[in-house]
Amino acid sequence: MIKLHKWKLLLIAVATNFTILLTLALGEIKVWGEIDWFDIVGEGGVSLLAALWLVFTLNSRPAGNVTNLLCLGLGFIFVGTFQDLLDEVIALPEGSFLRGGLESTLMPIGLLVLTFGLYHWHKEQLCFVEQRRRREQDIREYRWQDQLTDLGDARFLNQQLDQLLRQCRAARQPLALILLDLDQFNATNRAFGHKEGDRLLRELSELLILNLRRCDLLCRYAGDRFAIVLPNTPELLANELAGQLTRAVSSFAYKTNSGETIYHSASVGVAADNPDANKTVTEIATARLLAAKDRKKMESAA
Ligand SMILES: Nc1nc2c(ncn2[C@@H]2O[C@H](COP(=O)(O)OP(=O)(O)OP(=O)(O)O)[C@@H](O)[C@H]2O)c(=O)[nH]1
Repeated sequence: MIKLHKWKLLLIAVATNFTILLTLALGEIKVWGEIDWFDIVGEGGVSLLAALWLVFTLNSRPAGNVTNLLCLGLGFIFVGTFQDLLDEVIALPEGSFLRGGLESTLMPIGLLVLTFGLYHWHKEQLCFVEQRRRREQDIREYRWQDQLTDLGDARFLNQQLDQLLRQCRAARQPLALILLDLDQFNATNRAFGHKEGDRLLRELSELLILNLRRCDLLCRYAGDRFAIVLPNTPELLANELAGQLTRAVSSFAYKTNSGETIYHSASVGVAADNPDANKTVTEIATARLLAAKDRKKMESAA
């Protein structure tokens, strides 16, 4: 990682060398007895820590604006504290700018740039957290996908239904749910095999999508049962849409691999959300679907 930042390191090395040469040119090396070793340890330690922070930062970060700011801030701090350290071994003439002046200029600039860099680093972290949250949500939703039809499964339906119910209620809009179940699908499975049944379910899911509006949500609720959530839709319109769907299903001519054509009818249960009812929209739609199935069975038995 540090290779990515060789130009920044080179710049800091040049600035450090320049400071050494300038200090040597303007001052004189102190004799052994003039050196305050206590100051050397203190100021050398600060300079060493600034250099370590710089290396750790560059070693763990990609190139970019935030890295540049952090590196610039730490670079100023390092050169400032290093010059202060040089002060301890090279005696500078009275009134020279290098005598404390460089350090007291570079330190605040370095801290300011570093603070700015840390602020942007914090913003960058928030952005990463948000991206991770979205990715995890996508994965979760992917796990709630029906592998046969690629539609959302029952868990996805329940989660989306909760969310849409909240939104529609807050906006005082109606919401309706259609449950659509194939009739005698078991017989198709038995007559033509599970693979044909699978392909029929896949093709039917595509047919249903083609007959829905962009705002509607189609999920595979269970085996041969589909659920359609219709936001901002009153019950009357939902009944009309359910009629269109059942007509589309019953006129769909499915061709088996052996060349036969199969037709299927479907039963539906439609319900509109009613916050005052003691049953959920799913429970009401299920009860109506089962009633429709019973009616059909009685009619065919008669
Ligand atoms: N091919 C296939 N069949 C499935 C799948 N999931 C469920 N089934 C079958 O769907 C059938 C559903 O049976 P039932 O609930 O009795 O439905 P039905 O035969 O349509 O009967 P009614 O709904 O009462 O008309 C069962 O035979 C299940 O084995 C699947 O992923 N693929």
